[in-house]
Amino acid sequence: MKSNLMAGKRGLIMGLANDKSIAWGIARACADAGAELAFSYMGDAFRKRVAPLADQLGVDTLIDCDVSDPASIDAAFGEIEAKWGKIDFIVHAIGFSDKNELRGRYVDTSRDNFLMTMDISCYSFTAIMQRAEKLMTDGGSALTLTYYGAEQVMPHYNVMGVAKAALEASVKYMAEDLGKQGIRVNAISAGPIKTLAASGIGDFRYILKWNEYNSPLRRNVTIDDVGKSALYLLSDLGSGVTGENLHVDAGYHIVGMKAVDAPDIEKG
Ligand SMILES: NC(=O)c1ccc[n+]([C@@H]2O[C@H](COP(=O)([O-])OP(=O)(O)OC[C@H]3O[C@@H](n4cnc5c(N)ncnc54)[C@H](O)[C@@H]3O)[C@@H](O)[C@H]2O)c1
Repeated sequence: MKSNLMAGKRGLIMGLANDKSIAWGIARACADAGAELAFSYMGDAFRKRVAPLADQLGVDTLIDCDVSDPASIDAAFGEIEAKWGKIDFIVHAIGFSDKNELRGRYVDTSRDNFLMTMDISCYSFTAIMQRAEKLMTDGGSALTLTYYGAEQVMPHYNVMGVAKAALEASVKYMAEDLGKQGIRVNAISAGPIKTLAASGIGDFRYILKWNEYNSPLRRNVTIDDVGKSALYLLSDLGSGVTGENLHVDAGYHIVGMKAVDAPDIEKG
């Protein structure tokens, strides 16, 4: 869907791992709407996968950024400042936890993994906005990705659910802090999508089937569904919206119990 909705806008998309990434769906939607993009990725191993994707969209700014390292975030925003001077939007599509703790009981979460999960999956968005705010001199729009496991208990989501709940709260606090500067801060709560990060979650195939059978639209969402809603929040179409958590989940979050017509699902 080509448009000029984002013409003249420049944005950094953080969290691109491969062509399955939610960040890729968002990048394509923004590029189709005329935005100029920069990508950040983590580590050399990902550069090989991200570089051809950048080529596809004519993106020439690729930045290695590990959000658990403040110096790396500083360097990334230093590069953006040197190249563009200012920025109009940011996408934070980053999350991480030890997959051994994305099964079993939440109550057994280790202190080390709790802190790491919180740091990478929640605090990093705040750390990024500390830097981004200085470059959003004409206002801006920031977006992060969350999941319904922040609001309700989901199988195996465990410490990620706790981190996403904190992330959703941080969206509201930053929306208030930055609103006076015309900077909007929102989240998309995406339904389950088969990505690299999702592969760490136990019984993910079961979760996908459950959502497909029981969501009002009777299907799972795609990275393009998320991309289109992201475009609304990142562009001027979302000009009056901040502090919002937009569910892009085929309606699953309104459902109270298993659909009568939903088949039983074999585990595994
Ligand atoms: N896939 C789903 O079902 C789903 C549903 C709702 C929300 N989300 C969220 O969407 C976001 C994107 O995940 P995805 O599903 O596209 O998977 P993905 O694996 O494609 O993306 C996750 C990204 O996080 C990056 N990352 C991890 N640790 C990092 C660090 N220290 N520094 C910088 N980057 C780091 C990875 O390199 C990767 O690019 C995550 O926040 C995830 O929790 C995913």
